[in-house]
Amino acid sequence: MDLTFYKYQGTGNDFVVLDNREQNIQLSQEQVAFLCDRRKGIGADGLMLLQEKEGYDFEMVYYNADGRVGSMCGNGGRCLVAFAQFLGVVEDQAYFIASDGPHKAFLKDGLVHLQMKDVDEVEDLATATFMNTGSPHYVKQVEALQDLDVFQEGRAIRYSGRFKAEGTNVNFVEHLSENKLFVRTYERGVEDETFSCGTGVTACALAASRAGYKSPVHIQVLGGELQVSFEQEGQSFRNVFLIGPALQVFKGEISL
Ligand SMILES: N[C@@H](CCC[C@H](N)C(=O)O)C(=O)O
Repeated sequence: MDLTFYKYQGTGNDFVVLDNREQNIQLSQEQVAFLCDRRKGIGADGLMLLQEKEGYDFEMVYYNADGRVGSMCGNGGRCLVAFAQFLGVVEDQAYFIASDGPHKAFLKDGLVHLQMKDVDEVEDLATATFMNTGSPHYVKQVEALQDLDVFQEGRAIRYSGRFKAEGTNVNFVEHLSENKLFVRTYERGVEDETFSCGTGVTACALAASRAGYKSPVHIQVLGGELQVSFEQEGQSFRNVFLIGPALQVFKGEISL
């Protein structure tokens, strides 16, 4: 089978994107892993299908680079909104369904603003915070983040007792001045550090708000800059938006 694909990236979190509005694409776990393989395939942190869904502009189906169905991907969601605009499925606003429920989004000044799910539960662990922003995120505050071995340290936490079975994404965050964070993330399903993780920086921004950070929080990641805006109601976070660029890199064909 010959497959037409698009490659997108959002602050360096990169994705193979497929138009499945005709429902003619069905991929096995091995095929997704092959397409995401950086040496033998196209290379990406994840793969997404854009599909039709009644009541929504489109449906987002997300796979991690290991070929397994992933939970919500914030950067992926932003890229899929840009892809939907490229296809003419939406103009500058979108309403779509993903694995964690419905999402609103809009495009403005070259940035995609993606509404994330409300967060009602933030768990304090001994030396970290844990929450689900569409995907599970462990957030640990550190210093000298540039020098940290994110792969080794992140992997150790991801495979530790409580998280071993289901896995978790692991974020290391350094609090910088002026409402700014520096975040590096070990991603479950990629099983490596990625250049950016949208649900991860969202978790870091919400965790930082408890230390006095105000909306919008600015976040530096290895692949660029993101913002997270939110409203806090007691222990809950509403109207959470992940804001940043989402770009088409190239289009191609590959045989499966
Ligand atoms: N890169 C993503 C997160 C993708 C989901 C994750 N790896 C998982 O299934 O745990 C993002 O931008 O949010």
